[in-house]
Amino acid sequence: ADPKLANVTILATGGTIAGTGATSTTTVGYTAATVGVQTLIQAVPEMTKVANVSGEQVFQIASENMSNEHWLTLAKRVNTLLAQKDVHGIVITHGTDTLEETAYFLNLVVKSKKPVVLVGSMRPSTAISADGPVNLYNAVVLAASPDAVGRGVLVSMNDQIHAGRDVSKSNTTMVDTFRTPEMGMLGYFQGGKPLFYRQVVRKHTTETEFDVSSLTALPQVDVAYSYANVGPTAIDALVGAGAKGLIHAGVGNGSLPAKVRPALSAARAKGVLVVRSSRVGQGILARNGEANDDELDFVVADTLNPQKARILLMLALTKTNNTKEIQRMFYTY
Ligand SMILES: NC(=O)C[C@H](N)C(=O)O
Repeated sequence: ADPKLANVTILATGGTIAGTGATSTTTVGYTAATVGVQTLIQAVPEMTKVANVSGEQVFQIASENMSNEHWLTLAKRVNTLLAQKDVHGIVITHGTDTLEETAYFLNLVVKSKKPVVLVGSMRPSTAISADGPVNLYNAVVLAASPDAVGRGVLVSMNDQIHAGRDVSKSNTTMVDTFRTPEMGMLGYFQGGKPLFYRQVVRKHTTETEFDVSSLTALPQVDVAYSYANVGPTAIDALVGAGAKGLIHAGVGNGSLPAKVRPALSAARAKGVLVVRSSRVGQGILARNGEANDDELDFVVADTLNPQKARILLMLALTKTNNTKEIQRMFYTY
């Protein structure tokens, strides 16, 4: 190890960045999560000039199979490593499908100011112009950079740096799929250097009240999606299956269709926490806008999309069942 360089640990979890296809032109219909972390590292020897890189295979899964249990395992490993003086930053290789969720989860439960960077790819490692190697190189540069300290969990793809809280996958297959359309990305990579232009305001990492160190499970929270002609069936089924919280991915400004409102209200009467969010993808869900949240005793998701609202509600429910307290958390993180 070069004592002048930062020590960066790559935690590999699988995904397309570790995927292989039948031919170099196979960019759909490939197999995710087949290549191990040492192979990923060996494919980018340039990294050894910018950091002392070590690798650990935490999981080997496609990210559509990411679970609450995986998150708890990953978060604990990140916190253990970052508590070590000889670890300066962490890169997590991850499938892109749920990457934004893992990033937001870690953003809320990592207890360190040291950089944590999530990275994936859209093309498998065997593809012509695979995007994994450059994405991994940039992620290691970022995790080794003093500029990345204290910024919360970051997502680094396609020469861009995004905040874990706000970024979302926006395209099924394109390499520029990770976007933060309205809030804006935090910075770029240029000439192999990370350049920051803004910082996140919402609290994260060391500033949060969440602690997963003694948790072995998270409360069950599910998402119910609304659309024209929607009925109460999905909501009733989720409540029947034991959900402790429900995220309503409402239409527009989080409106409650006439057949959904009584089902959600009945869920709340049974003690299920209900969060109003929107399927739209951008914008604020304000209290008492399209529904009387005070009367219904609902929480609003603020700017979180449904899948991220699910994460915050799960963590909130590890602390309290009080809607006012949970609403405060949605305005804080
Ligand atoms: N591009 C990708 O990584 C997609 C893959 N299904 C995954 O999330 O693991």
